[in-house]
Amino acid sequence: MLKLPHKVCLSMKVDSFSDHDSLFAGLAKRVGARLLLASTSEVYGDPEVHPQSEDYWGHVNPIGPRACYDEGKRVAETMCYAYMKQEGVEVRVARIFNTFGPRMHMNDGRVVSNFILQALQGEPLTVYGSGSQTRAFQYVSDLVNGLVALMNSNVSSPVNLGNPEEHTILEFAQLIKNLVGSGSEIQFLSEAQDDPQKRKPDIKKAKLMLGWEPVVPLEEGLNKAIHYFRKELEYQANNQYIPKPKPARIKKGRTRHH
Ligand SMILES: O=C(O)[C@H]1O[C@H](OP(=O)(O)OP(=O)(O)OC[C@H]2O[C@@H](n3ccc(=O)[nH]c3=O)[C@H](O)[C@@H]2O)[C@H](O)[C@@H](O)[C@@H]1O
Repeated sequence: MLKLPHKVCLSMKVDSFSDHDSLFAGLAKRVGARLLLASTSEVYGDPEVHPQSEDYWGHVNPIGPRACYDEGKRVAETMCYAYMKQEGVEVRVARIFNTFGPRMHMNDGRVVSNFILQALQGEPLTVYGSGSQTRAFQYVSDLVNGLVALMNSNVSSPVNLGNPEEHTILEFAQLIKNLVGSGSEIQFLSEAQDDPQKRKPDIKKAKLMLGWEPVVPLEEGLNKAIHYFRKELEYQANNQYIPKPKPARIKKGRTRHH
């Protein structure tokens, strides 16, 4: 019998609709509450449609290294809608695109915290692959306002919440270097397997049905995150502990300097 690593099984179990979530769904039914599923743009996988609107069914490799997370979230959506139809529980499903802000974990491993910490510490900014893959980043307060608007709405079908301002990861590295005023190099490492090559939310539905759109410009949000991480590093230095950004999903890399 195939034995999966504990962490992988856990991701699939947590991201899909676990026993724990069924308890919440049961509770929502009993008290007549609305259930919010924090879903993700990862349900679109490595998309063949750009930008991604909610009616796109996605392009996920079901057996790749991201599959437990992506498929877990897709199953969670399936379960929510089955529960809605069968039990009459009201559901709201937010497909959350890349989000950042103060209070991200230092060892989060995602690109925003990695690049900021690397730039602040004068270490190379680690770009996976050529850096031509794109993402669109939203600031956390925009997401929170979107979630509140969604919960107060009558929209039970999935809604994208994200900022459509799209950049390549290389552009993003240069931007963070400039905002920090850092002399860090850019270091190119092996690309992550099944890494989505393009991602940008189509937010027409959220604009029309929730009256919501992001308002915090990327640079303003990044400056707030940089300020937060700078303070955290000062705090950690005073306490003799400097965390290193976690090398997410990369084991070994060919190195080029830019
Ligand atoms: O917000 C989302 O929709 C999803 O985004 C992320 O997945 P991902 O887009 O891969 O986010 P990052 O890990 O921050 O990576 C973004 C891009 O930067 C690249 N990257 C990441 C880290 C790094 O140090 N260097 C680097 O080039 C990645 O390869 C990727 O192309 C999260 O991991 C998911 O939990 C979340 O659901």
